[in-house]
Amino acid sequence: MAATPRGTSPVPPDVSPRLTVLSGPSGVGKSTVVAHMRKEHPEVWLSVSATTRKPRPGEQHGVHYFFVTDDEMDKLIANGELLEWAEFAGNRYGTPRAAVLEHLEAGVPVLLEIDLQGARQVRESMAEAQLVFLAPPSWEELVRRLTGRGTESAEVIERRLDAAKTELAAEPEFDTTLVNTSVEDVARELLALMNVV
Ligand SMILES: Nc1ncnc2c1ncn2[C@@H]1O[C@H](COP(=O)(O)OP(=O)(O)OP(=O)(O)O)[C@@H](O)[C@H]1O
Ligand SMILES: Nc1nc2c(ncn2[C@@H]2O[C@H](COP(=O)(O)O)[C@@H](O)[C@H]2O)c(=O)[nH]1
Repeated sequence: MAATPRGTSPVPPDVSPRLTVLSGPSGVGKSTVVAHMRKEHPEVWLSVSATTRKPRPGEQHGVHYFFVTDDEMDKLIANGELLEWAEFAGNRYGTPRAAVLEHLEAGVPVLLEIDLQGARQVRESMAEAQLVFLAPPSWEELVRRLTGRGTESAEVIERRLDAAKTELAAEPEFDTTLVNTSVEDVARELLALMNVV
């Protein structure tokens, strides 16, 4: 089944929006879609965030995240090194500013995979960014995916699902919504929105 775009970007079709923000509730499938997309299109540059969260098995420093201490995160924030940052379900996450700007200046399509609070901050600071919301096919499916991933405790899942209610209610703030029924379809839609294909 095809991904379902809801709403349209306000960016004129002949202009390539080079900064794209992908948000959506925890467990909806953002990382899965982005990994699928980048397998075929490694020219899309994905920002690597800093986080105070502990690595999951298999996650590598500098690849999936820059895993930092609370003190290091305090310094990144105080020194203005983050384009945006937020506290999400008990940990802090932020986008290193310099690398994003360097890639944009080089004309590279840039993707940020961040939460709602971060997306709102990017909208404030970079009006040209396009904001894409990834929605689950249903609430039940979101719970199934987040639980089925098996990476979080029951308590953390509860916190993330609490946050998901707020995030789902904010969908109208985004330029476009894609419903993640099929990873392949959503990846294709996202590439088209980024003018990569
Ligand atoms: N279209 C899909 N159909 C079925 N399962 C999916 C689909 N997309 C992703 N999943 C599964 O859902 C789970 C959560 O996906 P993923 O980790 O990519 O979510 P996420 O949005 O990046 O989460 P977080 O915000 O917590 O990092 C994974 O087990 C993944 O395999
Ligand atoms: N505001 C930001 N949110 C971010 C950033 N990097 C990731 N995230 C979001 O955090 C949650 C949880 O991620 P997880 O890896 O612990 O499951 C998820 O919504 C991510 O998109 C960031 O730099 N800024």
